[in-house]
Amino acid sequence: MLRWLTSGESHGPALVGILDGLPAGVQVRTADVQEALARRRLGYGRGARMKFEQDEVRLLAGVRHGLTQGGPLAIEVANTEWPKWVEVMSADPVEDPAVLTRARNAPLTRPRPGHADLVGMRKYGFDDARPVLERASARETATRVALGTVAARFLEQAAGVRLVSHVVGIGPVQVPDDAPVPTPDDVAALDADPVRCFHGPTSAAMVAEIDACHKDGDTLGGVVEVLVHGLPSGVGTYVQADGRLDARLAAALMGIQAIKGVEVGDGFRTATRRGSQAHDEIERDADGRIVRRTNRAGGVEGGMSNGEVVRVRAAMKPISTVPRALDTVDTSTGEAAKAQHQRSDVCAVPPAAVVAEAMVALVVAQTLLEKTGGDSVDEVRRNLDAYLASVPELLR
Ligand SMILES: Cc1cc2nc3c(=O)[nH]c(=O)nc-3n(C[C@H](O)[C@H](O)[C@H](O)COP(=O)(O)O)c2cc1C
Ligand SMILES: C=C(O[C@@H]1CC(C(=O)O)=C[C@@H](OP(=O)(O)O)[C@H]1O)C(=O)O
Repeated sequence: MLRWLTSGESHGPALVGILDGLPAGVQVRTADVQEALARRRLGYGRGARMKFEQDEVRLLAGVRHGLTQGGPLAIEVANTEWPKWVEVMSADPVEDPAVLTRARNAPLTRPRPGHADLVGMRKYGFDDARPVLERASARETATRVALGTVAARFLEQAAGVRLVSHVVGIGPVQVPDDAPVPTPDDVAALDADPVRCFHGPTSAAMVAEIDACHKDGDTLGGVVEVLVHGLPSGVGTYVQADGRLDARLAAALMGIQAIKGVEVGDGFRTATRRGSQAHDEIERDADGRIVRRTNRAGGVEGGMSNGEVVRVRAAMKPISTVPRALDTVDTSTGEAAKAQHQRSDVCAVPPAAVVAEAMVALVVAQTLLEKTGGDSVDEVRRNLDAYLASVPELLR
């Protein structure tokens, strides 16, 4: 089974991701991971850290001479800023008391609404929100993107599956329903757009909205979409809830910091339609292949891929560290206070699209491998070809 774990704090020396269960023979290089992490650092509205963070990548284990070896992969993403945090984040006790009184080390006792701060302090017994925010921070998503890059390489090499992600909403500004939809060939154009939006006029309006929000000392959320091209029919299952492709995609997307809603295909809009307008009618195309007239389902029926483009959306809440600080209580005095403020993003929807794409790649790779099995890329491909060849002519 393909599984993954991450470790690391936002201001620790490094983050580490582990990906276990990946077949041997996936071609991957350090530069592939660096490129994906550079894409995650993009986006109008990001804070100061993204201007200098280098995301220094090391493939620590599981890859040799550019090929995965079948063992667990370990990827390190080092935090460029570590030298400034050596004492605050020291693993060993800090013995010089002078160090502990410096500003950076002062306990954080004004928990920020919308963050894990308050509940994390209660739950883990801290009188300081520092350890909570260090791990709850979305800095951790750098590791997920690193792991997702390897999963995406596997999908492309073993099955010709390719992904793309883009931004379809920032605050109230939405891409119109009839706007062109990007394909995996449009990644360069998306990278070049300040907000990873494929529709020029909407992109300009999004940038203006971020500027207005920044000026007001406020923050924004939005909606991202991930598309998966080339996924064969029959990945996932209806036989148990936890094997459903849609359930896994939803869980993986909801597991991203600040994601508060997930939609598969037309999702919530489907609930407003009559059945005759909600489903994707089946017909034969000119080549005699079974196709759908529409793709409202987003490529998943009965918890399985149906051969159409898989399409999922995730809604991100506005950044919780609001510059015009929100009301809170100082937990060291019990008095009303304004929430802690530190440097922060105004809008992180563009990087959230890249993170969502990585999570979708991991889930699709995991679910595909359950269908095909295989210890090497070649074996996965052979098994997939054999399955596809076994589908009766009248069902193709
Ligand atoms: C890519 C990305 C970047 C983020 N950057 C920030 C940030 O700079 N400041 C902030 O307050 N929250 C940021 N967040 C969101 C917080 O980490 C998140 O709101 C917080 O963990 C609580 O959300 P939750 O209740 O969903 O866990 C970011 C989220 C993502 C996905
Ligand atoms: C570091 C990243 O995002 C961080 C996510 C984040 C949060 O609270 O989630 C808060 C900020 O951290 P810092 O206080 O160190 O500037 C962001 O910069 C990143 O995406 O790599």
